[in-house]
Amino acid sequence: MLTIHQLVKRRGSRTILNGISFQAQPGRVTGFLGPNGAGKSSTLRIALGLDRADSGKALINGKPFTHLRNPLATVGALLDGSGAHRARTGQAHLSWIARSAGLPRSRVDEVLEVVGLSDAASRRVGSYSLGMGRRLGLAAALLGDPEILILDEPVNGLDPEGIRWIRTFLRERAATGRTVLLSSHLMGELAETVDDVVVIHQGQIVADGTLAEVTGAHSSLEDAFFALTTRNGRAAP
Ligand SMILES: Nc1ncnc2c1ncn2[C@@H]1O[C@H](COP(=O)(O)OP(=O)(O)OP(=O)(O)O)[C@@H](O)[C@H]1O
Repeated sequence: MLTIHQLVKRRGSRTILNGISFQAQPGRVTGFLGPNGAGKSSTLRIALGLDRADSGKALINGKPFTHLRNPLATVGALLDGSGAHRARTGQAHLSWIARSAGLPRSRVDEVLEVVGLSDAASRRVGSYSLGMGRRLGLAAALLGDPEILILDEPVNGLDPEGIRWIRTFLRERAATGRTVLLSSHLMGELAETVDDVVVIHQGQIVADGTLAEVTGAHSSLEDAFFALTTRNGRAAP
């Protein structure tokens, strides 16, 4: 379980996270939804120990990320890009991570297979398409077979087949009792994939509930999202 409690983050005089709280539960896919600049990546970076909050807590199974005994087996993350050096092959990139985390070499071939990159494993990352880069990033996140997956905009750069694949993959992950949190600004995709929805806008949580609860009386999650994040039909400043 991922718990965000009263998180506050300031940058200079701006408060970019204004006391936000929510949870991502085991066995469920939680969508973290918000327009550009709402604070999604900032929240995820704090949860993963890559940035510090000014106050509040981000807990993974009750502990801050930096206190986890076995981080790769507890939480896997996909942030911007694949994080791989362009001159390395996909396989070499994953082998390096596996080795430094003390994971068996066999996991590399397993995760390459899971994300559909086995045939491209010995190609240099620089020759990968955007979607292949996302798949490689996901493969790295899966190396430790983590209980919790945190994915920042995972469908960016994926073609329709890739989007369908990741949707099925994340649903299967949740069905085995794992926790999945994914951020997105693509409402249509999110509605097809998630059980729960958290909407962030200008550093504040403006909705939090099941997909049905957040959609409410609106005809779609997209309509609900625009109603929550705009005023008088115009984007809120
Ligand atoms: N390193 C930084 N220095 C200064 N301001 C930052 C920094 N990182 C983020 N911000 C600001 O914090 C706010 C939240 O940004 P964040 O990247 O968390 O939003 P987001 O919801 O992930 O947006 P997007 O969908 O565009 O990725 C934005 O106003 C952004 O400009």
